[in-house]
Amino acid sequence: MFPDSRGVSPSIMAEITHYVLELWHEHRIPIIMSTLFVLSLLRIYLHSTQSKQGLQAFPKAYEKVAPSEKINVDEKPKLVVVKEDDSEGSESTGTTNEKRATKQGPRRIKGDVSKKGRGSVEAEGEARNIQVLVFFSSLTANTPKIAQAFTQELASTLGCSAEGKPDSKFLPPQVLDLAEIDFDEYFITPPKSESERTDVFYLFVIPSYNIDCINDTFLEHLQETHHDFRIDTSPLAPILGYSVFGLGDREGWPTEEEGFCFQAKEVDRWMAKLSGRKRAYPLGMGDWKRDGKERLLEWRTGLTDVLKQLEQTGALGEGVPGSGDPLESDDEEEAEDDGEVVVEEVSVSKATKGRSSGSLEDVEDIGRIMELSRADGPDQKKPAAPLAIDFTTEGKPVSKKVTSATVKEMVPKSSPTYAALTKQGYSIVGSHSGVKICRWTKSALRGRGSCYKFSFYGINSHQCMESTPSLSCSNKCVFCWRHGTNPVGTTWRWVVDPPQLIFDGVKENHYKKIKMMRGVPGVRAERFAEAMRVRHCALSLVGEPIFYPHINEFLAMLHAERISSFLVCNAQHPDQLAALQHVTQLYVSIDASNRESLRRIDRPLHRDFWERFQRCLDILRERRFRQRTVFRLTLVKGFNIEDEAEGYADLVEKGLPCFVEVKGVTYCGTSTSSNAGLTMANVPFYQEVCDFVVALERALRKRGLEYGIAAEHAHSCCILLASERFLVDGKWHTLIDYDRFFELLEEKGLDGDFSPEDYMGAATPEWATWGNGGFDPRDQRVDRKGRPIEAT
Ligand SMILES: Cc1cc2nc3c(=O)[nH]c(=O)nc-3n(C[C@H](O)[C@H](O)[C@H](O)COP(=O)(O)O)c2cc1C
Ligand code: SF4
Repeated sequence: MFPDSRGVSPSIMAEITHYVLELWHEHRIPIIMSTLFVLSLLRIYLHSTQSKQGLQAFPKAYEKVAPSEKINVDEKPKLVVVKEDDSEGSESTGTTNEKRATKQGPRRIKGDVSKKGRGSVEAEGEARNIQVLVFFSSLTANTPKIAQAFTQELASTLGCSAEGKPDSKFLPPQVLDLAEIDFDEYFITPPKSESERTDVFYLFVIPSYNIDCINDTFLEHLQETHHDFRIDTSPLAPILGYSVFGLGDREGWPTEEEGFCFQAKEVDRWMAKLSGRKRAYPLGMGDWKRDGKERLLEWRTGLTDVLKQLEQTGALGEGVPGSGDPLESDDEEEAEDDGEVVVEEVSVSKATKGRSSGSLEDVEDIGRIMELSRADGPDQKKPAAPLAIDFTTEGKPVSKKVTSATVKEMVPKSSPTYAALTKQGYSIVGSHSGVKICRWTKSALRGRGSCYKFSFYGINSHQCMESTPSLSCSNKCVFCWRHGTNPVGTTWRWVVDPPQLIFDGVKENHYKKIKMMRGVPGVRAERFAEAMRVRHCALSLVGEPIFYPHINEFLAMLHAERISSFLVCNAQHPDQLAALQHVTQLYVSIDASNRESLRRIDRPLHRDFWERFQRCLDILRERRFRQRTVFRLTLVKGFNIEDEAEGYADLVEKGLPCFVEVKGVTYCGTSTSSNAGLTMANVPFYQEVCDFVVALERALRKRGLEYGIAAEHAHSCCILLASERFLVDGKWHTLIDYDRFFELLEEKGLDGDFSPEDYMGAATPEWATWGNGGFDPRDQRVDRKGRPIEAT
C-alpha cells in the first residue's frame, strides 16, 4: 500500500477516523454540554464588551440625556410658568435637568388652574407668602392718592404694614401705576418672586374715561393676551385671586348703560378670563364726589374678609364659578321662587286617580304626634313602619299601617326626596325645613332687577331669604314647580325640629349660598355687602309653612332680628291659620273660584278641601284689620281664567283681603314630571292677565267693593289690586313701613292689637303704578343671554 500525498497511509487514516467516531459516540453529551457552556461564556463576554463599545460609539446622545456627574439634586429648579406652546400642559417646559430636579425639589408654579380650589397659598404643606399688588390708572390725578390711602389701610387691617404682625403671610402690599409698568411682566404670567415662596393677589382701582388713555392700552393688552394662540387662555391662573374697584362720575355718566365705570367692568371681565375665574370679590363701583368713599370702604371690608380667609385656609372658599363671559353664568334655573309658579314642559308620569287615605290623623292632632316624636328616642329597632312620606304619589295604600308609633324624619338624608331637593339647589335644614336662593335674589345681586315685591312692597330681592319650615304640603297643585319631589300628606307625622335649629340653619345656609355668588360676573360689591344682612323672609318656598307646629316661635325669631315675614298658605289648615300670630303680610293662595276648579287645579289631599278653604276665607275676613291679608291668584289658561272673574269676585267679597295679587303662571322649559300635562299653551300672555284684572276690578265694583288696580310688574306678569284702604289722597300706598311694623310688635306684642294701616308705607313709586311697567329703574333688564333689553 502506498502512502497518500501527505505521507499518511490509508489504513492509518481509517483508524483515526474510527477512533474519532468512537470518541464522539462515547462522549458526545459532555462534548455538546461543554461546547454550549463555552459558547454561553463567550456570548456573555461579548455582550458585556459590546455595551462598553456602544457607549463609546454614541457618547453625545448620552451626554445630553444624563451627564450624571452634572446633576445636583439640591439645585432649585427655575420657576416655570407654562404657556400655550408647552406640549401636554404643565410638565414639558424646561430642560430634562429641570424635570428630574423637580421631582426632588420644591413645587413649580404651573399655568393651569389650581386643583386645590380657587386660589391656594399652600404648596404641599409649605407656607407661602401673599403679595397684594394694587394697580391703578389715572388722568386727573385723584386715583393715585386714593389707591395709596386704600393700600395703607388694607395693609394695617391685614397686619402687614411695616409694624404689622410678624407671623402674617402678607407681604406689604405694593401700589403700581399702570402707566409705569411693563404689562408683560404682570399680565402674561404673574411675576416671579426671588424666593419662589410668594403668590400674588391682584387688586385694581380703575377710573373710566371716554377718551383714549392708558386704560385702552391696558384693556387691549389683556384682550390680546387672552386671544394669543401661543399663550394659555388663562395664563394668570396662578394668581391667588383678583378684584376690581371702579371710579366714575355719576354727573356725566349717571347709569352703567350710559357708561358709568365702564372700563372697570371691562377690566373685571378680562381678568376673569385670564385668571381662570379667580374673581375673589365682586366688582365695586363708586363716584368719589358722592358715594365713592363709602363704596370703597365696603369693598375693602369685604376684601379683607376674603384675604384673611385666604391666609388661614389657603383658598378663596367655595364659590359659584363665574367668568368674564355673561353667557357662561346665565344658566340659573328658572323661576324657582315663591312668586313664580311655573308650568313645566310635560313629561308625564302616570296620572294617578285615588286619594290618600282619609284615615290618617288630621293635622290638628299635632300635639299627640309631637309626643310620639319625643317618645321616639333611639329605639330604632321597632318593626319598620311604612315611610311616613308620600312621595307625591296619591293613592298609595298607606292608610292602615301608618298608625305605627314610630315617627320618622320627613326628609331623611338617605331618602330620594333629599337627593332630589338638594340637586335642585335646596339646602335641607334639620329634617323638614329648606332654604334656597331664588333667581330674583341672584338677579338683584347682579343689578338685573328685583322681583315684583320690590315694586309693590319695597322688598330688596337681594336681602330676601326664601325658606320654609315644612317641606311637606297637603296639595298637589298642577302648576307646582317642585318636580314632584316634595313630600305630601294631610298630617304632620314626622319628627319635629326645634325652631332655633331651623332659624339658625336657614340663615347659615342662606348666607353660604350668597357667599357663593361672590365670583359670579356682574355681582355688585354694594349689593353683595347688603345681601349679607337678610331683611326679609319669604315663607313660601315649597310645602306649607303653617304645617310646622312651632311656626309662631319661628316667626318671633325672625321678627326679633327685624326680618319681615311674608307667609303663604294654601287655605287648607284653618286651625293653624286661626292660631297664627302677626306676620308682616299673610297670603292665601286662591287657585280657583269654585269647588270643581279647585279640585282640578290644587288636587288637594283633604276630602273636605272646599270647606277648609271656605273656613280660611272666613278667618281672613275676621283678621283683615289685624293682618295685612293678600289673595294670591295664579292664572292658568284653560284651568282658572275663563269666565271665572265673577267667581273670584265672590271670593274677594267673602274674604275682603287688603290686596289681591294676580299672576300668570310662568313657563319653564325644562322637562320634568308634571302630572297635569300643562304646556306653554297654558301660560297666559301679559295682556290676558291685564284683561282679567280689569274684568275682576269691574266685577268687584259691581258688588260695591272698593278695590282698584294699584301696581304692576310686567316683567313677572304680576298685577296688584288693592283695597282703597290703601289709597291716600288719590295715591296708592302699597309699600310697607317695616321699621314701624317691628316697633308695633315690640310695643304691642306678637299677637298685639294693631292694624295694617298702622304700618302702611310711603306712596307706591310712580314707575310701579298701573300703566308704568314696574321695572326697578336702578337696574338693567336683560334677556336670557344677559343682553340688555328695554324695560317696559
Ligand atoms: C376725560 C374724562 C372722561 C371721563 N369719562 C368717564 C366715563 O366715561 N365714565 C365714568 O363713569 N366716569 C368718567 N370720568 C370720570 C372719572 O372716571 C372720575 O372722575 C375719576 O375719579 C377720575 O380719576 P382721576 O382723577 O384719577 O383721573 C371721566 C373723567 C374725565 C376727566
Ligand atoms: S320675595 Fe324673595 S323669594 Fe320671593 S320672589 Fe322675591 S326675592 Fe324671591
